[in-house]
Amino acid sequence: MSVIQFPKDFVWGVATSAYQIEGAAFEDGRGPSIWDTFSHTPGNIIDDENGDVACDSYHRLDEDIALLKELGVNSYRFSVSWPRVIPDGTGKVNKKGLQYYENLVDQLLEHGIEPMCTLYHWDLPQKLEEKGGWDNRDTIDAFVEYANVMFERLNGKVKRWITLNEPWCASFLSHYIGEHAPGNQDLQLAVNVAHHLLMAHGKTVQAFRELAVEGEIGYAPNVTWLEPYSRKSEDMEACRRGNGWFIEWFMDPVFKGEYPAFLTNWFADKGITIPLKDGDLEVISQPVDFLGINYYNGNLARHKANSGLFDVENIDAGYDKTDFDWFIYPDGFYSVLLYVKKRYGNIPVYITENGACYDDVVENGRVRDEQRIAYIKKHLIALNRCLESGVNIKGYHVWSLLDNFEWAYGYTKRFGIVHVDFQTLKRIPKDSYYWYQKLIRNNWFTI
Ligand SMILES: CCOCCOc1ccc(-c2cn(C[C@@H]3NC[C@@H](O)[C@H]3O)nn2)cc1
Repeated sequence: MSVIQFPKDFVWGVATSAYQIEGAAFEDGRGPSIWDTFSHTPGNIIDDENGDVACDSYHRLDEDIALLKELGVNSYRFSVSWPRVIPDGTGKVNKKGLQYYENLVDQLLEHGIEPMCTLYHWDLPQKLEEKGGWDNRDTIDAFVEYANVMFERLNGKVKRWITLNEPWCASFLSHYIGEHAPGNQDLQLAVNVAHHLLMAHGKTVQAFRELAVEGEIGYAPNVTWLEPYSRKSEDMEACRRGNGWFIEWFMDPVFKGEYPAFLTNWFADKGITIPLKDGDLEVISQPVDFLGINYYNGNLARHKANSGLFDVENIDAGYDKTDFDWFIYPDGFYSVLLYVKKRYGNIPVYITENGACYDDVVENGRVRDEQRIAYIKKHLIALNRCLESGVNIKGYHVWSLLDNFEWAYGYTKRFGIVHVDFQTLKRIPKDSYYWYQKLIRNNWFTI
């Protein structure tokens, strides 16, 4: 038997996001977001569902705070719905919306739970989308205006801020692949959006420093890890491009002040350019206090001409899969964290999302989600290997506290450690909740 132990000040948390759990989509002055529009457009969501009600967390704050308290986490990562705070995206502030988030933060602090506040978890106000959305450079300043409203209201209460969640999803998955809102399929548009998101990140960090907001600020890219099928240069270069789409594309501008040439050249060959203006990279590369990392899966991959955007194809390595049809690849978690440390230095890292989707069943009031426990254990073992290799990981957040609206998959994909019955909205902590509770209490687990 081995004991997997964690540093005494290691941060244990769970994560959610506004559109996925709040509901109350048309209440108390909230304006529409691109996800309200996208989810109400037939054909976009696999079960034709939407976030109108979701987990109804907007009305169940006490209940969900009690779940967090019972769980024993010392960090709760949530996101703010921009259109709940500024319904039109800019201008008039919705007092009830702002008050909801201050109540949430106050209750967390009362229970000794550190709020980790994500400012952008994809719910762009629809009014801004109608003016060009993230393709319009004006949206950058609209985001900074919104961020300043949140900084001023919650300064001193929220000490960990995240500008953007998964900019890859908010740009390429949303504007090139088209699976997420607003559902475009235009590579140049996606590159423009990615650049403007990074600009919004940089300008918001500048605003954070100018306002002398207490605490730390970072952002949370999602990463994957493609392991080359062979040591052939074509396979290794194909994997580097595939990994770079998530890693270097969103981290080189922030930590190196430049886009990765091996990818800008690849895009240039396809006639794709970056809408770069003088001074942009200086803005984007504002020093951050931490890096959030969202990791779920990896693959074995190799070069394949004319395959996808980067001539790379995934191979079925025979690994087990979650019910999201993703390979379970904890070695990829280790590899990507070591790679990030090697390329960008040992910046403080929070794992801001890691978790598994399984089609859970409630039997006699209990959810025996052993596979989710096994997934989390495997990834915490990999995380522990990273700590032993000197990677500066400060904490870990399970995605997610609650089963919730999983974007294009609606309510068909369950990532929660708490089961939600979407008819009754009843919450049932799963076995993984109790396993995580014990880990947090002990700060170790055995294998
Ligand atoms: C290369 C082409 O690939 C096509 C599909 O590409 C992806 C990639 C990534 C995802 C994805 C989904 N999640 C979970 C969410 N993270 C944030 C939170 O809101 C969770 O709901 N993380 N990543 C989906 C699809």
